[in-house]
Amino acid sequence: MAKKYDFLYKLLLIGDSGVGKTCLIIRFAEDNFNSTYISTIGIDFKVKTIDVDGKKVKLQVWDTAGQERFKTITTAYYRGPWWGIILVYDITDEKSYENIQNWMKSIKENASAGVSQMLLGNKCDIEAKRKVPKETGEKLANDHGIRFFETSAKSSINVDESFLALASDILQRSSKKSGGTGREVKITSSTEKKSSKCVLL
Ligand SMILES: Nc1nc2c(ncn2[C@@H]2O[C@H](COP(=O)(O)OP(=O)(O)OP(=O)(O)O)[C@@H](O)[C@H]2O)c(=O)[nH]1
Repeated sequence: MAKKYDFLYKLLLIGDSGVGKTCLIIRFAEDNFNSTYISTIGIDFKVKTIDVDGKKVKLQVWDTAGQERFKTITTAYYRGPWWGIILVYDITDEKSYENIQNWMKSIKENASAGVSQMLLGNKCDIEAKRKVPKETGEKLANDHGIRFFETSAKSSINVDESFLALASDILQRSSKKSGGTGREVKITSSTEKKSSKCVLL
């Protein structure tokens, strides 16, 4: 039987409780949104296979609990075989932005050095309640040399774009590592969707 993908990249989402990590993953993997808030317990993942410049890239996107009481569990996961870590804050919640510094520190202390990172300012559909200017998020990302997007899981703004941009960075990085050209990649379509859940208590 033919292999269904060329590359498998594991991505991890982290950020404060309630910033929209689960919703971003559901929007990306299932193109769906539910406004009912059920806080994540432990960690779970969804997968989606996307086409990146003719290569089938399977993204396994892991969701972590933002609540402080699950910190020991989620921190333990940083040491996993991640290709990318996505930091998320809520543009209407200043505290969630300030905490990004702590999440970054935690990555530095626990994750492997070469992991690609990306910063997302979520809930950009609620402009009236904005507390964190776009430029502030942009500057933080620039200072750390990582990508930045403002997203909305609810209105489907920049969700696919951000995941695809990260996948494209990782593909370029891995092709450079293996002696490839590191060429510009074009993202065209998405295919496979699947989800799984693994709860740790
Ligand atoms: N307006 C708006 N609401 C959103 C958006 N994304 C998520 N929400 C809402 O924010 C709340 C929290 O979303 P979750 O995705 O569960 O947040 P989380 O970061 O996974 O939270 P934890 O599991 O506790 O870490 C829910 O009520 C969502 O409906 C968005 O883009 N816009």
